[in-house]
Amino acid sequence: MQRIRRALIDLRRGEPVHLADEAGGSLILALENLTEARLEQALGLATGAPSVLLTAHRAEALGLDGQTGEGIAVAVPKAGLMETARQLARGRDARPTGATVRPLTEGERQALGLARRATLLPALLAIASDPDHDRLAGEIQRGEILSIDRRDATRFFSDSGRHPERVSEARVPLSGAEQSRFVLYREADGLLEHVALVIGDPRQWPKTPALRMHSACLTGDLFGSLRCDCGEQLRSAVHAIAEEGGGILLYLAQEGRGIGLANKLRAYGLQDAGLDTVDADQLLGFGEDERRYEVAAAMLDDLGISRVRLMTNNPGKIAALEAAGIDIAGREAVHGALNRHNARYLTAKADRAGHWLEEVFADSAADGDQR
Ligand SMILES: Nc1nc2c(ncn2[C@@H]2O[C@H](COP(=O)(O)OP(=O)(O)OP(=O)(O)O)[C@@H](O)[C@H]2O)c(=O)[nH]1
Ligand SMILES: [Zn+2]
Repeated sequence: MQRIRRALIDLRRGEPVHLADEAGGSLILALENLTEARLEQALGLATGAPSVLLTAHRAEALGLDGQTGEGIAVAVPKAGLMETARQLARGRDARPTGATVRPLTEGERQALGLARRATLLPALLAIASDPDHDRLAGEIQRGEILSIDRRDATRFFSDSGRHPERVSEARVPLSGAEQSRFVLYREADGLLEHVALVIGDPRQWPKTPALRMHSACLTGDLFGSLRCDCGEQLRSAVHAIAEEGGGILLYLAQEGRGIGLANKLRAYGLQDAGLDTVDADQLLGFGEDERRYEVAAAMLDDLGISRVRLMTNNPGKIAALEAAGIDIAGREAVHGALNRHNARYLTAKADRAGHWLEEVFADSAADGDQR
């Protein structure tokens, strides 16, 4: 676990990590922050063939489907490596013509999983290594470069590391919901923290309390971004819950539908260039929604809540929370207003992800706005 945590940080810092797997082993580097100097250093340590690892989502977006499984490894020549790798990782129309494309090994699949947990762009450079000949072995022995085993990663991805533990709590009166408590949870692997906002006195709650499960959106929640409806949903949910005598809001650390703020901003750039929110995420290498809700269900369990009325327009949240063992007694809409900056985003949520947003568009039409 400790080694994997360090691997996440090394990758985030742009440093190489050695991955030992069935194919022998390779030196792995994140492509989003790769520099020429770092690349040269890596090529001096591991001397085998380089390849770029991409997720199936990105492979499909580049038109490489059919052979992808959970992702692909594209063999890249050493000449012009930096530019080719960058194109494969970030380019809009990167076409590895003539390049050998093969499915990922299990270890490479885990490596891409680590990049996602580190909320990096899920695109890695892998340089095959021969531990008996390369300089790499010495660096690993000296502790300069971390070596991880595929099995370490498998253990890390098992759910036990994500179990949330209650850390601290306090009374925090909110405007419109004066009787509120913040309860902070930390996942067992120490990486993420989530908040349960307990509104009102649980002894006086409605029999089946309302739950808003809200994913972090720094731009919307804190700054009132007009690109999405998050800020309004957050505040209106707190008010509505307080009005009816109390309930729960879970504030979950899954910014950008789980892809992280850096990637969300990259996705915004692609949306400004014409893609919708789903296609933008896919081009970056992500699925249409990367969030999971087992941790939220475990927080509810800790709070003694097993049955709720869920405040959402997202059918996926209902299904996921039910699958995680929470009884959903009903669904309540929670809307933000349509504006010219979020119309395309909300339209894509409705049309592509099946969110129930008819009322938002109807209200806006009644007000005479343009969709
Ligand atoms: N990847 C990506 N994430 C976005 C974009 N716009 C907003 N988000 C994120 O989407 C999430 C929205 O969270 P929620 O409001 O809880 O969820 P929802 O799926 O909209 O469902 P409900 O609001 O419950 O109906 C937040 O994590 C935002 O940061 C975008 O264009 N791309
Ligand atoms: Zn938002």
